Amino acid sequence: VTISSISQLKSPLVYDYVIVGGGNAGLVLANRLTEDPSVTVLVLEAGVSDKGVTVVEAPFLAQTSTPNTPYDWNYTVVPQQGMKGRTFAYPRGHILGGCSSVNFLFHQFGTDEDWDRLAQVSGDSGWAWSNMKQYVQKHEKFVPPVDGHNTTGQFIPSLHGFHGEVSVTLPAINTTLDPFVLEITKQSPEFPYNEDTSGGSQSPLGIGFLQTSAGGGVRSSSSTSYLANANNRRGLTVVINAYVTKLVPTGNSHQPAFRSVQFTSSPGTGPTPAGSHTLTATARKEVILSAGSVGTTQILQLSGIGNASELKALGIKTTVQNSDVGENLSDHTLLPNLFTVNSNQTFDHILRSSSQTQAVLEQWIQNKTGLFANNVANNYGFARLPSNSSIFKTAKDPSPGPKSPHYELIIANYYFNPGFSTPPSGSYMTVGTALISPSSRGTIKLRSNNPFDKPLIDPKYLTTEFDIVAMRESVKAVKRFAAAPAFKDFVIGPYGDPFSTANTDAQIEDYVRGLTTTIFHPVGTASMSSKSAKNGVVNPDLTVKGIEGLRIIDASVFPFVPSTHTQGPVYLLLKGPPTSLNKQTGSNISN
Ligand SMILES: Cc1cc2nc3c(=O)[nH]c(=O)nc-3n(C[C@H](O)[C@H](O)[C@H](O)COP(=O)(O)OP(=O)(O)OC[C@H]3O[C@@H](n4cnc5c(N)ncnc54)[C@H](O)[C@@H]3O)c2cc1C
Repeated sequence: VTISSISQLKSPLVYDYVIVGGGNAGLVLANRLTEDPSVTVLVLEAGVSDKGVTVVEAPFLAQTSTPNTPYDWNYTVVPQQGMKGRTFAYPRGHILGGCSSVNFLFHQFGTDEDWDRLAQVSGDSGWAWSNMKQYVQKHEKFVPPVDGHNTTGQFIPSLHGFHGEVSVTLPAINTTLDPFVLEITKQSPEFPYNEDTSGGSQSPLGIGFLQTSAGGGVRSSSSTSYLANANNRRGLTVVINAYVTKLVPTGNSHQPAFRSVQFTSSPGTGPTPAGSHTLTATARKEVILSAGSVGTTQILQLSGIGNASELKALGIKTTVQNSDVGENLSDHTLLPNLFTVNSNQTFDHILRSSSQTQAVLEQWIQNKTGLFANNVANNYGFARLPSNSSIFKTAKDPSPGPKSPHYELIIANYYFNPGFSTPPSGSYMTVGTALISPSSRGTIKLRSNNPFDKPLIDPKYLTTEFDIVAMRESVKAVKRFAAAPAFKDFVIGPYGDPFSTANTDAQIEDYVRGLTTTIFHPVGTASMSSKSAKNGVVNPDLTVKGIEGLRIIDASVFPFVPSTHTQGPVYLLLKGPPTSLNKQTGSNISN
């Protein structure tokens, strides 16, 4: 059952498993573990309920669910040296379902090369695509688009699951843009049509139809699927508004263990101020950290698991020295390249009119169709730099292989610029570009020993030559895309300075550094490495190195950011090989 306050918990707070974070990964795990009715699980989630929240449920409105809302942790990045010293919002879901409740619903799995690299780095063949692909069938429930149109040629059914938990679907609304984009895929060898961009053995390179984690016009998150399907199990207790402040050591100096968790009411939610009344829950078997790349890193460090000298400087006693905690932060970047277009059919006209916006909202409320039942883009795709690019003379290719992309193009039928509202006039097309194979690496560090202080998030975006060159070349590709003959009567030209005047490499780099932000995919701060490796934070079975009773299952364990949007890989992570967890519970977590 899900309860809304820690005051409703009944002592003794002892469970087989305590899961920290009821987010994307945490709720899948809660479901899998409680398949065995004899297993008890407590999930502690700091965020709010996702029930009845329109901006969470209506796919198109995802863009208004963050930043700076109650559903967001409302982090910002520290000034970014590779981005002219700018700082900007760094959204993370503060809600049941975590980021799967507030994300933009793009749903893919990454390439087989991503998973095979993970198998190689971790020394565990269980992470190879040949093993992982079976979990697509168990996770995914591909459903028809809400308009019921014939989807032949818009995806490859054999690559998908139809009986899993999370609904996935195709766009249901025809935009003015779609025919032009499809025409370009026929005309231009640089932008070929790809029938299915979800990854695995099929390379995602090319342009295709976006697959979205929604069904029947409503978002499908780990909460509306995995949790909803397990919520009546007697062994499962999920508490929202429950803020974990640290893990409590339960071992000894020879063998550190962390089977207890200290928590309190989330700020502003309890009868007493957060932190003044703390509770401790204990796991008979394991504590599992699923608090996401930011939360998990912060909790490890608050618990004295991290870089000893940095922890000492903040007055935190080190229990387990590991300098890799909080390092290796890797993320994708987003640059919304905007064009003015010759059309009165872009979504801008709806979005800037309150009566039209009200009408599409009403349509969504009444029958879950129309603009708000759909995602922000219908078509998108991936591309690589040419193999003879001069950058490869000085930089190693950071992608996992030749089938995997360096950058992404996201094509939207309106002014899609997260954080900015529609201009008062004009019609727009956006061809956003995202860096998919970054080589820059950043850090997440504590600001202080106060668990309620936001951590210092420093992704160090665009601090390598490869990253700035790849972004620069992606902008040139977008300009070529928009100049394709198919767009002759449609695209007027690039919108706004400095995009419209950026022509030389130096000008384009300046534009990139001035306007790029995040596409919200942080990973790597608790990286997986082989059992015998000197570096890394978790073993291939996701147990924490040198510690008993503690495992990490969330995006933070990926040593490289997958070549796609990250929710799909996070979902598969749970289906993956925590085989020792499997043995301990008798549950079929890996099946
Ligand atoms: C705005 C946005 C858009 C995105 N768009 C896409 C997209 O379109 N497609 C895609 O594939 N991916 C997208 N992503 C990324 C993707 O959703 C995430 O990579 C993925 O969901 C992360 O899963 P996770 O389980 O690691 O963490 P999360 O889902 O973030 O779960 C962590 C949970 O732990 C909780 N928590 C944290 N700290 C504590 C604490 N101290 N105590 C208790 N609970 C705590 C959090 O509230 C949260 O619920 C997007 C993300 C964002 C923020």
